[in-house]
Amino acid sequence: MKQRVVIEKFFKAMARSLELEENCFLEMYGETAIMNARFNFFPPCPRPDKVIGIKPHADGSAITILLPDKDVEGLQFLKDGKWYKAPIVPDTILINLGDQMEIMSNGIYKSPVHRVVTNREKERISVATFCVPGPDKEIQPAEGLVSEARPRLYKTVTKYVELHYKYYQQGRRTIEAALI
Ligand SMILES: O=C(O)CCC(=O)C(=O)O
Ligand SMILES: [Fe+2]
Repeated sequence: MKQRVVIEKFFKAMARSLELEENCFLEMYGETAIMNARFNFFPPCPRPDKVIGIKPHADGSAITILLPDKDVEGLQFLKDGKWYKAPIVPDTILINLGDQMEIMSNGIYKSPVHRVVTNREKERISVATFCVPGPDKEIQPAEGLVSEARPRLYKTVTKYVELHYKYYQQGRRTIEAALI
């Protein structure tokens, strides 16, 4: 299935799940959206206790389509201070939500912190496609998700990924810069 079709189906389903007009996220994400693909290669590492594959981070995308290694685990997600392994499920892609979806959903959908650990014996390969709104697009909480009971949590952001690289280098969470 084409990645663009996956994105469309996801965004529409997520909007419907929040009782929003189904094109609401897609329209904000825009026609000029970009897909950045990154191939990750993790060689075997004799000291997994000392060396991390990818340090803890949340993705700066709206969503990330991940093709994990078909044999070697390594991806872990942080929840309530504990790391949980993402299991290997044959012939599947893993969809991860990024910060820009957290912003559009006014914090209802979370962009999880994750990392990749190294493996002593085996190499690991993954392909991550980061789906990013076009640089002309303003990303903000959907109007239908802001109310007196649930105030707006995030500012309007543009070119979020540029900011994300800077924060990533510093080991900081970019979403904090978007908080009101
Ligand atoms: O290799 C993986 O499974 C995840 C990679 C990742 O988190 C990333 O490239 O941002
Ligand atoms: Fe990631």
